[in-house]
Amino acid sequence: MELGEESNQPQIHTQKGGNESHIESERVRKMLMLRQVQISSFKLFQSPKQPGCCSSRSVTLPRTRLYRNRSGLRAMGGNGLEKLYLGMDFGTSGARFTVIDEQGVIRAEGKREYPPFMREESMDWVSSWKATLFSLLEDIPITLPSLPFLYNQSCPDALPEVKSIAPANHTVCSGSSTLCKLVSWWNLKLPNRESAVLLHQADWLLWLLHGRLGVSDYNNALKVGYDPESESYPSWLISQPYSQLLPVVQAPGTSIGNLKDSIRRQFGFPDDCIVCTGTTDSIAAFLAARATEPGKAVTSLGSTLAIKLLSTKRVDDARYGVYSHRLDDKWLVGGASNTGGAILRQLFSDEQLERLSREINPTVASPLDYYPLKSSGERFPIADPNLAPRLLPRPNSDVEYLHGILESIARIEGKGYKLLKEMGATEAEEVLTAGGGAKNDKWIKIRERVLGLPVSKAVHTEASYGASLLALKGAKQKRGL
Ligand SMILES: Nc1ncnc2c1ncn2[C@@H]1O[C@H](COP(=O)(O)OP(=O)(O)O)[C@@H](O)[C@H]1O
Ligand SMILES: O=C(CO)[C@H](O)[C@H](O)COP(=O)(O)O
Repeated sequence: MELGEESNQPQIHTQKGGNESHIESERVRKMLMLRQVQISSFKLFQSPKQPGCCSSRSVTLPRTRLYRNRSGLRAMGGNGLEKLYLGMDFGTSGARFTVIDEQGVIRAEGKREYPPFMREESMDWVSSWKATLFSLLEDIPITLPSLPFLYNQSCPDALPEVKSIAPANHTVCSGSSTLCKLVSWWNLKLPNRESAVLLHQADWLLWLLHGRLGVSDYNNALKVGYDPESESYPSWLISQPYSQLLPVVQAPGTSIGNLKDSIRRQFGFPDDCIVCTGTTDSIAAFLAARATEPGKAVTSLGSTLAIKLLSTKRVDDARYGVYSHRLDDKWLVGGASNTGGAILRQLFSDEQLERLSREINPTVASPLDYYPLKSSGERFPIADPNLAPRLLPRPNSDVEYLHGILESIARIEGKGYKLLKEMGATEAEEVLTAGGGAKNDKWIKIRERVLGLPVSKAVHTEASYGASLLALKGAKQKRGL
């Protein structure tokens, strides 16, 4: 079998059983605290034998970089990507695969024993061969030669080009937008760039679970230019040479497919376990808070500070890092600042944060005026990739210092909500809080004073709870409920 066509995309083998229970895998949240954009083709790479794997599995790969992309199975060589060939042998006790190059040199091989599927009293060979075929395909390990871009990374080099194609002040017109990252990468003119796929971090993680490459959700896809209102990519984007790299977009919480067989078996998930599209972390936190009325807002105080206000009106302006995500028939307006818990963690341990916070008097305004950032660059409410952190002067008292920082972060949050109001969004009435900073009662009191709004901790402060709600939605939809 020559490996050169679409057909060698990873296959999903699903065994339907009588088990009606559903465990829907949900949006996988953040990895290494970073939201990334993965732009890549498939990569098969040399990996050591995995001693921890079941004994029936044996895969050995020589030190060659193999790539499986949209146009086939290839190996990276001096002349770019070279074509490879796969053969399989289904013997008596098990099956083997061998991958060779044009010269017949073995580039990868592996073996699987047949799983003992039984039907009544006898061996179900048909199911066993089928399962083995797909297991072998999975054994040709794939990883992505990824060029990950972090959520707060800026690609100002691409900004002039993006501004020249997009409407004025569109969400993509910011150096940290996904589209700027894509254009910046595209302009590197790497070999085979046409066969790459753009994936957001959540898309990539979910792909590892379901195996369908190039699926996203309309929240993650907003900053690459997807229009959630018309549920399509705009024509100014579709006409670009890199548009073929864009993922297919679904509503958050839509079933993508079944959990991969091998993963299902390894972790004991049921046969009918499905994987659903996800969303962004701060939207998941909003969902977790179960706020449903316009005017309700959720501030996520994690490593960063993200605000989400439910509004009947959509507002967007890249000059201030303001954008609107679709939430069913309403809008989640807001933005994400680079200030937040990351700088607190750099300066204080969590234990110190708790201890020092206890001594703060939240009814008194701190005169200290900082712009707490871990490094230069801000997205919202000021969009400036060069904005410098301001954390001086540092008073002798750590309590005063922390008070000044918490107060300064609250001022940035307040400025954000004020900006949304000025731009015509539904006025904020109440702010719920999610993330690691939500546990700080003194900070909540400081924020209440600074924002002039009721502020409280959400009942569910973990974004993963919101992602579970999306899994529930997707499962219900799949069952036609
Ligand atoms: N008592 C506290 N007061 C304020 N911030 C806190 C407190 N305890 C932890 N944090 C902050 O919470 C952050 C972690 O929150 P989390 O929601 O887990 O973040 P992430 O965005 O990384 O998922 C840390 O950066 C830490 O500084
Ligand atoms: O700051 C962030 C990482 O923690 C995210 O970039 C932020 O939450 C973006 O998500 P959204 O598009 O929903 O604002």
